[in-house]
Amino acid sequence: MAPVKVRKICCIGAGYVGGPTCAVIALKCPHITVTIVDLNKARVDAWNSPDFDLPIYEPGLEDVVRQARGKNLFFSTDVDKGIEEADLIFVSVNTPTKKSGVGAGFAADLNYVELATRRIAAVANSSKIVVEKSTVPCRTAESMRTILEANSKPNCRFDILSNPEFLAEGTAIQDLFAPDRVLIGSLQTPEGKDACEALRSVYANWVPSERILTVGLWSSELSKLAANAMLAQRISSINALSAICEATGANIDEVAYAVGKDSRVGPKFLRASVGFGGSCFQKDILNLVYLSESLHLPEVAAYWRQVVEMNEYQKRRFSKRVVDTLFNTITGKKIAVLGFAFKADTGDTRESAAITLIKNFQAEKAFVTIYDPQVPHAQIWEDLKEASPHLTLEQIQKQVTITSSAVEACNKAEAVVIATEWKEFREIDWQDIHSRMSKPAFLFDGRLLVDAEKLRTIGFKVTTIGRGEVL
Ligand SMILES: NC(=O)C1=CN([C@@H]2O[C@H](COP(=O)(O)OP(=O)(O)OC[C@H]3O[C@@H](n4cnc5c(N)ncnc54)[C@H](O)[C@@H]3O)[C@@H](O)[C@H]2O)C=CC1
Ligand SMILES: O=C(O)[C@H]1O[C@H](OP(=O)(O)OP(=O)(O)OC[C@H]2O[C@@H](n3ccc(=O)[nH]c3=O)[C@H](O)[C@@H]2O)[C@H](O)[C@@H](O)[C@@H]1O
Repeated sequence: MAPVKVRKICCIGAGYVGGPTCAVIALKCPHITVTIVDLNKARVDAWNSPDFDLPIYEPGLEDVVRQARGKNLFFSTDVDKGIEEADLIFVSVNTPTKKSGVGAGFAADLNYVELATRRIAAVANSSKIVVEKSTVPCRTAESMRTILEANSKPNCRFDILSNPEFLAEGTAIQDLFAPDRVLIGSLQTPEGKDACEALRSVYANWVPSERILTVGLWSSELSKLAANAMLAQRISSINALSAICEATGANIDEVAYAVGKDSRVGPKFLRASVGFGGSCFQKDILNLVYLSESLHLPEVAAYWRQVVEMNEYQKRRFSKRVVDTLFNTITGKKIAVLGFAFKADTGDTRESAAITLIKNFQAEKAFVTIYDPQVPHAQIWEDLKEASPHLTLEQIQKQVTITSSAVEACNKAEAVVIATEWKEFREIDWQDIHSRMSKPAFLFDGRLLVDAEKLRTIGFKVTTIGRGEVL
């Protein structure tokens, strides 16, 4: 049997991955019709909004959607129709950490993947290639195949592929246009290899062939967890070193530069910070920890768990440094937090370090003002409410204010804390901010963003992650 020629793609899940990924496929493959379906009507409506008020903020995304939407790119809540018409289906639903039951706090919640898979089995009247796009534990494809085969109609065959996504938020479009690699995992059977070739030929429309890697199913699934775990491990390593720098007078920027110059290490992903956030690093490492424990590999589990523990330590350590520097108390003091997103160029706040910092400042009874250029105010309130379930929104709002500009947030503040590396914070008129703040005016740079020396000449007392006072 020759590989299927893909003409219609359905993507289940119109989120941060499904939306951008399949919008780019539509743009790069005008001969393929791409329908992205989701149960969340508000999200689908936003993707379809006449003025392109899309549900996620991602540089370059609007341009891609403008070019393809209505031509060969469609967004719909009609999941069944999308499944029925497609010859290849991406499953790009959320796989959060389980909140209860076996493996709570560690294992991936595969309920959404299972429900989507069951829907495919129930609706499909013809053979489909089903592609795991979501990040899943090793061997999830086997469970999907069991569900599909047990429920399929006669003459329907399902081939399962793993095609994990490596895009990073904020650079999603450039990552999708020019990926370091596209990874496709398949069973090494003739049918599995044919399915793999069908998907490979979709990417081959714009990705050079040497960047499309084809491997076994289980290797593909594990490679995704491994990639995120190793990236997060680099950040925890540099953050662990930042604590040593602060205690010794070494400078973490200089250390990272010197270490990264070794071509075996490389310069990327060595930026010390208040801690990594985002929806995936912590979730995927905990998933790896759970997998290791399930495989009776406790030492392996402990090794990866430490990456997450170091991240928690970094956030605690930074919060404490703020309190210590402000004469051991921030009770009743006004702290301006600049940035709420988990990184710059995204409106996503999932697992953002800012949430933990603000919670810690609230516990110390400080007054907190927050400014972020992209995150909607309602999202900030929702996150703060979730972080402190014992408090009502009214109680939180007695201590926390959200502002519409950095200047407003810093007005009469005792201290400014930079929690996200938004470019606009580097370009702020710091002289003006200084003149509006209580004195001495403290600034805590959790992102190595600003020119500390310059700010000191203005009069700020600057504390930077990974830099001690010792000269
Ligand atoms: N956010 C990121 O940057 C990256 C995420 N990933 C992985 O991709 C997967 C998706 O992540 P996100 O897009 O961030 O999640 P998301 O939460 O933004 O989007 C998932 C969407 O799936 C929809 N959905 C869930 N069950 C459904 C069903 N049965 N039928 C139709 N729609 C359904 C939800 O309504 C939601 O809109 C996760 O496994 C994640 O680990 C991988 C790489 C990057
Ligand atoms: O599976 C996923 O969800 C994705 O997770 C990360 O992407 P993302 O979380 O969007 O963003 P990153 O740029 O990796 O940043 C993650 C966190 O680490 C922090 N970070 C990053 C780099 C660094 O040097 N230092 C540092 O503190 C960022 O500020 C951010 O809070 C990976 O980079 C992607 O390859 C992967 O596809």
